[in-house]
Amino acid sequence: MQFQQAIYLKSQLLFSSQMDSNDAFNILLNPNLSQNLQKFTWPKEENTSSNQELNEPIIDLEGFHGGSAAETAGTTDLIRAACLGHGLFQVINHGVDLDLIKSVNDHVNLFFNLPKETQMRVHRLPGKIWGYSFAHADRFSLKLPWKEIFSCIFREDGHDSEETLFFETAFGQEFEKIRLDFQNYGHAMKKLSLTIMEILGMSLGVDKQHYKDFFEDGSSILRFNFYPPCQEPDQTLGTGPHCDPTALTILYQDQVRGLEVLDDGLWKSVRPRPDALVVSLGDTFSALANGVYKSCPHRAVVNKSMGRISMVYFLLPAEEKVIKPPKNLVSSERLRQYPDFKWSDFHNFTQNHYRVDLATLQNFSKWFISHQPT
Ligand SMILES: C=C1C[C@]23C[C@H]1CC[C@H]2[C@]1(C)CCC[C@@](C)(C(=O)O)[C@H]1[C@@H]3C(=O)O
Ligand SMILES: O=C(O)CCC(=O)C(=O)O
Ligand SMILES: [Fe+2]
Repeated sequence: MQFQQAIYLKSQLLFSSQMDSNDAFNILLNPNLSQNLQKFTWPKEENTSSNQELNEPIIDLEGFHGGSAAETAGTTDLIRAACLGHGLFQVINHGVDLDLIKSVNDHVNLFFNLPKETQMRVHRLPGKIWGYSFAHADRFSLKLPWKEIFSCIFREDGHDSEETLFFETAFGQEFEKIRLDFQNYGHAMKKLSLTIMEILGMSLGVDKQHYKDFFEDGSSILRFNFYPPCQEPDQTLGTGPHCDPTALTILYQDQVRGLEVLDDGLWKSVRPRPDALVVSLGDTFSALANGVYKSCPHRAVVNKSMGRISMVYFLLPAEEKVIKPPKNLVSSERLRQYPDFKWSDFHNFTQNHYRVDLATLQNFSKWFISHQPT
């Protein structure tokens, strides 16, 4: 079956099945569209688009690896300019095998078209990062995102038993090839993220190794988003406005537009490029850069006719690492902007006390400082 056709059939299913329980996953299956949409409705000021395209730099990493000092300086200057602004750029010749990306994208298409019972074998459990979930309907009651999500986490800091077990038992023999491709993709992304950490360090005038070393034992989240077509795309959002709480995000979007960035007060679309990966800064990196670079404010819109897939890699620090900027980014002119904290403090805040939005790091900092023992 053609992918678009499968998506179309699935979206029909979302609106036609009977709802017979309060199961969070049935919310999207509710045939009563107006009642259904109330839960998915976002305020106008949060979902208006500008119809403009973002003018982000496209960075050729071949120049960085093999290039001269002048070429390297050109790359870091372009990245610095983007990171002082909206915090997003695209990379080409990034070293991640394009066939592997395609293969993972195919698996993801297949996964989101599996029968519900199969998907539910890997259902995300409360409080966990990994697994399959639907519109976050088990966590929030309003402003639900119009999406299905499947996430996996890879740890390299020794806290791995539960996740590894999930990954191995959930996929079993049946999906062995998928498991291996996801794993290889996660490794390739981690490698790329460490290269980007080197460039970010250089662009901030910090030792080239500084951030790379910091994240060497860091963990990775692979998150696959599927946005079904929506009958009322202007009322809802696929992913609401937010800055990623994590450090660095590397996103592959299929050829359907949807990712938008807040730039000069306008939501601008990021043009999909088949050969490129989209890189954006998250709150944890902003804290590590003492706020010199801000995290990228973004969201995803949906549309009436096309399903959309995005494959998102998030880099995060190892659980016990203290997040603080290097000395040369702190001075009497630029005092510390955020307290020392650990990823687990920040992550728990987003999951237990708060909903990720455009001011999460500021709100977390205030909350964290006021909850420290005196
Ligand atoms: C640690 C995480 C929390 C979220 C998933 C990862 C990294 C980004 C976060 C998220 C994607 C930002 C947008 C809102 C969110 C609720 C979502 O739409 O999925 C966020 C994730 C989450 O809290 O589960
Ligand atoms: O789907 C997209 O383009 C954006 C997804 C996103 O922002 C996220 O998963 O954090
Ligand atoms: Fe995001």
